[in-house]
Amino acid sequence: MTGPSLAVAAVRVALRRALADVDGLVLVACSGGADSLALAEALAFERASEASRGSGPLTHRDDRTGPMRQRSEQRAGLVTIDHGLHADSAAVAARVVAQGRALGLDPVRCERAAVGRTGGPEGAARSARYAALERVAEQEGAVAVLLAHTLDDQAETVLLGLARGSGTRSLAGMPAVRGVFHRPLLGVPRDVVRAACALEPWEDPANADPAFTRTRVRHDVLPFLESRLGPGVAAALARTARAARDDADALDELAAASTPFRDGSAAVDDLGAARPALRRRWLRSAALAAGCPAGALTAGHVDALEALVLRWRGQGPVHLPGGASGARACGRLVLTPHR
Ligand SMILES: Nc1ncnc2c1ncn2[C@@H]1O[C@H](COP(=O)(O)OP(=O)(O)OP(=O)(O)O)[C@@H](O)[C@H]1O
Repeated sequence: MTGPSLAVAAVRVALRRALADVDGLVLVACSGGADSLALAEALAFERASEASRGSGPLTHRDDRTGPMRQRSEQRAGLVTIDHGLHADSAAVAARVVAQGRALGLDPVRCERAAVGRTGGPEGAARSARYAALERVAEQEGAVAVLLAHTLDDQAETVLLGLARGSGTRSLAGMPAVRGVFHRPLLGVPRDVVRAACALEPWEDPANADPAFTRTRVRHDVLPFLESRLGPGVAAALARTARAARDDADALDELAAASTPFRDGSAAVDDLGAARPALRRRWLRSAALAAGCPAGALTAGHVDALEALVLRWRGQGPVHLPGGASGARACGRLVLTPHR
């Protein structure tokens, strides 16, 4: 068990490392839960202590490289998204706003997200949340938005990817940085992050609702694995994610450089002779290029396209999400966008 002060130190160190090369306004995305509140507290502390070390263009000692670096403008703010899905969601958001202000963060923004229907309730809320966070970052001129995913969240994501069975990319978990989003706590266990939270967190009832697959992984599957395989399973899964990400990145690059698709079609012979790891990536990319929404394109769709190449028996076209289709004609596989 980690004591509060060790936990606070662990969160601050992880954040400092992640922000070492980030200059400008950083926003923490805060739901009011213990993880993102702990991150908000650490961000407020780090920025305040940087400010007290210098003024104007702040000077900052980079612990990794030693020499003093000049940093232009170090501001820290908070954004909370009100999904409007529960009766108390506005009150929860208002409380987070008050907590952000009390921490001295500025700006503090509450943004409404319009949750659609695509991708199920969890997926729709997530897409709306990320879009709203990007919007606020752009409006505020923020260079980074911090998400408080922990090592355990990463482990859960890997297990969910494993259960979905859709290849290396789905085992790669969440990236530490993608676009404006940064996840500085991916290497810190959830119990450590929670122990670092001094403010009163909001407990999202959804986090305990067994209707959600992630909740069952969190409360049943991971504890069971740890009880049978020993502690350290979550850390091992997070390591697996890093290794899988490196492999998936390398294969994606190779596939992009060698695709036989030109203007939406490729010779069946070229596709059939290729290694499956490349062929399936080519097929997926070609489907995306034909306008399939990435979130809706499954391994099953890629299987069906692959069958047109490897198990040809005169079958009809494969209908893809977004109205695109794939068909075999004159020795070529042709991907046609929605008309
Ligand atoms: N309503 C929201 N407003 C702003 N940021 C959010 C919101 N919901 C989630 N986030 C961000 O996305 C991260 C992951 O969210 P998720 O719901 O998966 O995590 P969680 O385990 O419930 O985290 P937390 O304890 O911080 O709520 C959060 O840590 C937070 O940074």
